[in-house]
Amino acid sequence: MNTVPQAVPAALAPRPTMIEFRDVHKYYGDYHALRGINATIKAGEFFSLLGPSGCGKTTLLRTIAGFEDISSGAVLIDGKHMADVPANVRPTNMVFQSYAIFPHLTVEQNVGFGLRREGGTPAEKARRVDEALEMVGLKGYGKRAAHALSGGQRQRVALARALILKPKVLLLDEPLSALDKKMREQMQVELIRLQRQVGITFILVTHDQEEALVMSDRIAVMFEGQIAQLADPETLYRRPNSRQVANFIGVMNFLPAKVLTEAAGRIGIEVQGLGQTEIDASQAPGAITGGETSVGFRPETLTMLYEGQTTTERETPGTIEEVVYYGDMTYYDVRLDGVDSPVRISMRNVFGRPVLDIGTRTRVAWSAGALVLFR
Ligand SMILES: Nc1ncnc2c1ncn2[C@@H]1O[C@H](COP(=O)(O)OP(=O)(O)OP(=O)(O)O)[C@@H](O)[C@H]1O
Repeated sequence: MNTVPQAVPAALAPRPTMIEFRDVHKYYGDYHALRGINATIKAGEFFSLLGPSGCGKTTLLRTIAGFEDISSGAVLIDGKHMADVPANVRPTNMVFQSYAIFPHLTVEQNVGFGLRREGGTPAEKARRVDEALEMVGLKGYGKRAAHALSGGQRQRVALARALILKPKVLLLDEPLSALDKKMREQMQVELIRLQRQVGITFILVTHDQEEALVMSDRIAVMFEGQIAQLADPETLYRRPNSRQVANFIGVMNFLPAKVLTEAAGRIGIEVQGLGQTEIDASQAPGAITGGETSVGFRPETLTMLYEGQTTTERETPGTIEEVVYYGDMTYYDVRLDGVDSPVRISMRNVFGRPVLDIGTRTRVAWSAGALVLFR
């Protein structure tokens, strides 16, 4: 039987590898800054390096650009070893946190700066500058003095200047951290759109978990020179593989737990306050480390029940200890009966919701499917 071959949608087609880290180590004197990094970043991917200050994410980014030598291991770009390739001939370009643009030049002089050593007629170069400015939403700003721009506009100029050289990989070192919250959120959306439009690999360094979740196809979470988990945003949020990752990304409640049985992909557990329940093996994504076990669950997976309200989920009684109002949402810290510390519950503030005060007795609905087992 003949079958007509189906075209694979572009989004599902396997993407070639753009960057490969092979057991990368970096020492600054005695200090072991990168401790065996293994990862691949695919062509056209929006990839983020996320972690607390000092975890090594900037160092790792700089090894791609060639601004930092590695002590052992290998960095490959597009299949080529980079050991002997100097920074200025690598197919990468970097955008920094402080917009490194020349204030005494115009916008178009800034954007065209990188083209000064390239061939092409002045008209051709002017066309490329216009194209780059349009890409970042600065069409018509070419003649402005760079010093007369807002922070967000300056960062766009820096982006245009990097993109005009058509790098295979754009490296972004906390590019939005100097902007205020509103401008940062706007630029996040613009950067995603820009990345889709130009289709090149973007690698972003950030310590802001929300920024990484919003923007990335995949995220490498780093602690102390190592990648703790590398996954897409939803997996990182729903199935963090350690308490450390869970704590770094959003709010996670933890309760002490014991593993009772394990068979056929199901794990029977006993959780303090919640009692006995059963979870799927996929809800225990981390390695077995032994010792004390705990489960985690996000604040939005719990619901407080009103008087007389019934649920098909499991329910546990408790007392409200704290109420924190956030406008669209309220956090309630509830001490479940038989539990040592309160858990945080987030509830959407729907019109007409009665206010629940500190000290109120309540019932909390939860489901086993929302639990993550750390062990
Ligand atoms: N040139 C250097 N000499 C010595 N130590 C360095 C050097 N550069 C970085 N380090 C150290 O290496 C570690 C990792 O630094 P890195 O800048 O990569 O961290 P980071 O995760 O990017 O942090 P941040 O968000 O604060 O920039 C830090 O402890 C830092 O002090």
